[in-house]
Amino acid sequence: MNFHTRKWVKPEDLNPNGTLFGGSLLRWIDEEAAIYAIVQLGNPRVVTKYISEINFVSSAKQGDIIEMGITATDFGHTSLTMRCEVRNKITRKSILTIDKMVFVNVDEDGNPAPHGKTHIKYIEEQFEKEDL
Ligand SMILES: CCCCCCCCCCCCCCCC(=O)SCCNC(=O)CCNC(=O)[C@H](O)C(C)(C)COP(=O)(O)OP(=O)(O)OC[C@H]1O[C@@H](n2cnc3c(N)ncnc32)[C@H](O)[C@@H]1OP(=O)(O)O
Repeated sequence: MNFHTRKWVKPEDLNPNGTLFGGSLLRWIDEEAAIYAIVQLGNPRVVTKYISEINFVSSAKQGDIIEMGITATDFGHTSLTMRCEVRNKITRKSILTIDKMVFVNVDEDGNPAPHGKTHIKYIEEQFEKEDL
């Protein structure tokens, strides 16, 4: 799993206990997963369909740097299933895991549309040779 996006836990992200608010973390993950799905499926129209059990493994506190990792685990006909982990950038301690996040590729009317993709596209494949 590649860990791309990093976030710095700021005062506005904290819950009354002084640790990272779960809702903020879930918003970041949903956005991260949506961007991953858009890039993998090559379509800006994707929607969150299903999120499995969320395990808040440990808390993060103000000043921590966290990083989010997403990887595709299954390419369906119209869907993409991903696994997610968030960890502390410095200590590598796990903060959250989600086994299954399903996004669906949709058309202009919001109906499921086949995406035709079967495997993970890595950065090098996303650019033409002359762009590199
Ligand atoms: C270069 C680009 C620049 C772009 C620049 C913009 C960047 C800026 C980022 C913005 C990114 C926005 C990302 C928004 C992310 C949200 O916030 S979306 C909002 C929340 N989600 C929604 O509102 C979706 C509401 N649900 C629906 O509209 C309908 O359920 C859906 C998604 C159209 C699916 O309809 P459906 O009748 O369930 O369809 P159905 O054919 O039965 O199933 C479709 C697929 O889902 C699977 N599925 C269905 N139910 C389940 C389930 N319970 N569990 C698992 N899988 C399931 C099916 O197996 C099927 O998969 P495939 O076998 O085809 O692979």
